[in-house]
Order: sequence, then structure tokens, then C-alpha cells
Amino acid sequence: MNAKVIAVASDHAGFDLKEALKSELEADGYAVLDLGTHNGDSVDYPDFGIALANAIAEGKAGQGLLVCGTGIGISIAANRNPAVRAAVCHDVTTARLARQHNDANVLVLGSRIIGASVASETLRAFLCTEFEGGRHARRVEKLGL
Ligand SMILES: O=C(CO)[C@H](O)[C@H](O)COP(=O)(O)O
Repeated sequence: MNAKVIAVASDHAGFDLKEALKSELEADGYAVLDLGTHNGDSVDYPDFGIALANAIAEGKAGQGLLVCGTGIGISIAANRNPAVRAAVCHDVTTARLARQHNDANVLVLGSRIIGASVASETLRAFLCTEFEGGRHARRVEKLGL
């Protein structure tokens, strides 16, 4: 698995935020695999959630970032792949807990829900927080894969 690569994808609603966060990741030295969308034209969020989930399942990236308007639709799409634990997070606290308790491997943001600065903080918290294991490992194992 290419653990150091972060896959990113969004629909049209999440495009601007995805682009902004992608630039931040690259500036911080992360290798980014951008699976689209590549402009603001209307598209269907399942196509992008599924593409990112496939990249995680195939080991092309260790973690992922998805953005749609609410984060909900694209997270549903990604979570249909058993290799993915995609968590819709709204702030630093939910991002930390998604890593500590759920070992989430995909952060999902709603561009119509949170602002750019909270989104950036949320992404940073997600990336720098480790899974706690212990009792949480037993529960995550029950989710499969
Ligand atoms: O949040 C979303 C899915 O959960 C989508 O971004 C949203 O449904 C797109 O809506 P529209 O086509 O009206 O821009």
C-alpha cells in the first residue's frame, strides 16, 4: 500500500474546497492522488466516492479526502466498499474521534456545511491523529477488513 499518498475527490459542490485542501496538502509535502472532479460542472457524487474507495482498496493511497455539498452522499458511496471507513466530520473533535475510535481511513467534508478554515483544521486533525486500538480495535474488526 502507498500509505503516504492521500487520494482526494469531490463532486461539483465540493470542487473549490477540494482544490483548496489539495493545495494545502501539497504545500505540506503530501503526495496527492486527485481523482476529480476537475471543474465546477455538475456531476454525480457516487462516481467520485466509488473511485476514491477503489483507490484505497487497491492500495494506491493510504488515506482519502472526499467532499460533496453535505458530505453525506459521497460518504455513503465510499462506505459501500469494505476497504473504506469514511467518516463525515464537522470539526476537529469529530475528526480526532474518527481516527482514535473508528480508525477512519477517509475524511469526508460537507462544503456547504463548514467553512474553509474549519475544513483545513479538521483535515489536519484527521491526518495527525492515530488510532487508539485496544477496545476500539475489536469493534473496528467487527466492521470487516
Ligand atoms: O451533498 C451532496 C450529496 O450528499 C451533493 O453535493 C448535492 O446533492 C449536490 O446538489 P446539487 O446538484 O443541487 O448541486
